[in-house]
Amino acid sequence: MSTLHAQNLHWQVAAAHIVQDISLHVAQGELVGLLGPNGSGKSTLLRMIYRTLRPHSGCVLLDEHNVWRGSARDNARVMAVLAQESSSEFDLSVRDMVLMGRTPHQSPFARDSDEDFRIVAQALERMQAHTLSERMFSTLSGGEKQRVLMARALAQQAPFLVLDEPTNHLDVRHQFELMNLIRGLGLTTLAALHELPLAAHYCDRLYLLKNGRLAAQGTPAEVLTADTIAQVYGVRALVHTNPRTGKPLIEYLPDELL
Ligand SMILES: Nc1ncnc2c1ncn2[C@@H]1O[C@H](COP(=O)(O)OP(=O)(O)OP(=O)(O)O)[C@@H](O)[C@H]1O
Repeated sequence: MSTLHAQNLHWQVAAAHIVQDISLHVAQGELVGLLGPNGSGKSTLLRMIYRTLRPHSGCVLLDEHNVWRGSARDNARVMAVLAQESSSEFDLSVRDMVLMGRTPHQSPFARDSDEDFRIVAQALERMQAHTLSERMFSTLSGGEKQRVLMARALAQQAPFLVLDEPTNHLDVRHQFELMNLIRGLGLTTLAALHELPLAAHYCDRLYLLKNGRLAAQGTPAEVLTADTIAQVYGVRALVHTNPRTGKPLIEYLPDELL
């Protein structure tokens, strides 16, 4: 089981309320998208959920356990994270970078086992990054780095995934491949996304932030309406229904910015 309940999360800096009283849940096996314009609070909210930024109020429950009460190590066994901040400061080979995903499963000072190496190789293969194993992480392109960081999250073998802009830096084909892979994993997943068409096609439900508050929540068809896109993003769009999937198809009208 893996179900997330974030309740009344709030974070502020000085007088600025960056995340205001947000509650959300992700049911077992659901892929839930977190949307919102730049600076709307997506990363701040995710960092409270993945135990990097302590909420000023509210709580985060994963299967009824408060993630802020247990140890970071216990948490890493149940929650894998692809964070937005680049880890380019790590001067590690790609293999060692992905091996870091195994740390929560190893006893202190234990050496990497054959099983760890097998899991790492499999994760790299899944992300089509196995040919990069010997390279230094810092020398990779943006998209290659992103795929390696995703491989590290997969190697962690946690039932709950938190992904902050997983398709960042990826070309359109790799975006679809990654989203297909995430869907296929069947894990409980919360992902911040910028591409509304990807969110419309892949997510079960969406939460849309504006200025640190929830502007809309529901299925893609409920959230991604032309009115809501106009109000939250200031962009005019036509929203059609994909005749094959029944999901929203978004056509932007960039000459009619609001
Ligand atoms: N430590 C901090 N001090 C001051 N302001 C902060 C701090 N952390 C976040 N902010 C501000 O809070 C707002 C929300 O930031 P956040 O990174 O959560 O947005 P986001 O929705 O993830 O944006 P993006 O789509 O650009 O990644 C921004 O205006 C940011 O500058």
